[in-house]
Order: sequence, then structure tokens, then C-alpha cells
Amino acid sequence: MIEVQNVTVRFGGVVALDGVETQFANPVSGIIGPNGAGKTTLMNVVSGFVAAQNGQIVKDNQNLMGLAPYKRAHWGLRRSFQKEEIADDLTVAENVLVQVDHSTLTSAHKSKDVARVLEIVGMAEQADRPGARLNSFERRLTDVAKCLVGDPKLIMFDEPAGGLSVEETARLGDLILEIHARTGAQTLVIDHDVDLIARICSETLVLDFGRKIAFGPTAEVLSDPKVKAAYLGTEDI
Ligand SMILES: Nc1ncnc2c1ncn2[C@@H]1O[C@H](COP(=O)(O)OP(=O)(O)OP(=O)(O)O)[C@@H](O)[C@H]1O
Repeated sequence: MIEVQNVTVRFGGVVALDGVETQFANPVSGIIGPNGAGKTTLMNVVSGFVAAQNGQIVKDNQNLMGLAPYKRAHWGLRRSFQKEEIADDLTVAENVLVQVDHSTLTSAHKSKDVARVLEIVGMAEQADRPGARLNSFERRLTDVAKCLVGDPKLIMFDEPAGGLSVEETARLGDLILEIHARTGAQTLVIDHDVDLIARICSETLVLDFGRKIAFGPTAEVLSDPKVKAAYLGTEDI
């Protein structure tokens, strides 16, 4: 369970999040809304990149607001960005290993864990290939592997399907659906691809101008007139 409790963020005069309150209880949950709605800001509050003026984020009784960003990562918070952070001069396996650098586990244990997550994302055969030689989908899969390594508890994907083909998006969706069973982590997904959200997220939060305008089972939320109105003139839903 991820509890978002009355979170408010202001950037000068802009209210990016306005008392947002919700509870994500499902293995995979979505966050959608028009451009500038506050979606990325909410992820930034969870990861600690942005300080909220008010509110708390609690995951399974752990109040994340009380932890510095690096401690949240040690605790098990993982995040992928709109652009992958893959080092060109490191191999795929080394890129993933960096994520668990801080861990006190033995290097044999870490290598085994890296091999396990590369197997899950389908990149085991490319483990020794340098980042520079990966295509865009392989980079994305390596980024997902970085989120899976080292006992994650909460994984956040910001527009994971951006720039992917229909087939690649379908594969990525399958992979995200497997995460909870394979790692136990709960996943939050922001994406403008509403078909992907509808397929993989059993519940979805809709933000508009920093406010929660809907939350609940994804199919219900997507047919809500308030949600359709928020998207009017911006994109189809
Ligand atoms: N660091 C910042 N400084 C000032 N304003 C910001 C900052 N980050 C976000 N904002 C503003 O806060 C509001 C919410 O932005 P945010 O990026 O969270 O929206 P979003 O829903 O993720 O949008 P998109 O779908 O376009 O990525 C916008 O008005 C944005 O301009």
C-alpha cells in the first residue's frame, strides 16, 4: 500500500500539487493527466527530488518523507526516467550492478542478482555488451533491470513507453505486469499511452492542474466525464 497523504507542492506561484490524497493498493497503478497536471512532480516528491510544502508519503508503514533520497534508494525505491540513464562505456551487467553498489552483500551475491534480473527482462545474452551498442529498446530493458535488482519495494516508471513501437510497448507491458510476482515490489506508472495504462494498471489516479479529479478502477476512471473533459482538446482517451 502506498499512501499519498494531503501532498501540496508549490513552485513560486504555481501549485503543482494541491492537497493530493490517495492510496495505491494494487501491484501496478497508473497516474495520468494532461501535460503539466503534476504527475512527474508527484514522482519527484516520492523519490525526494522535490520537497513538498505539506503532506506525507507512506509505503507499508515506512514514512518516506523522513528519509533522504539516497536512503530511499537503499530502502528499495527505484525509478526510471523519461530518458534512460545507461552509461555507454559500461556493459549491460555493469550498468545494473551500479544500482547495488552501496549494498553490503557479497559481490558473488550481487552478480547472481544481476544475472537474475537480466534474465527477467530478456537481456541475459547481452550482459557483456557495452551500453553504447544497445538499441533504444535494449536500453529501456536495461533500465527496467536496474529497477528490479536488489530487493526493490516501490518502482516508479515515468513514461516507460515513450518512443517505443506497438510491439515493444506490449512487451514492456508484459514485463511490468510480472514485476510484483518476481520481486514483490509495487509499481507506479505514468504514461500518456492510455491503452497501456488500461491494460496494465488495475487502478489509476487522474491529476489535472495539480488536483486529484478521479481515482479508482482504471476502466471506471477512463469513462468518467470529468476525466474526458480534462483531456478534451489535448489528446484522445
Ligand atoms: N522545478 C520546477 N520549477 C517550477 N515549476 C515547475 C517545476 N517542475 C514542475 N513545474 C510546474 O509544475 C506543474 C506540474 O508539472 P509536472 O512536470 O509535474 O507535470 P506533468 O503532469 O508531469 O506534465 P507532463 O505530462 O508534461 O510531463 C507545471 O505547471 C510545471 O510547469
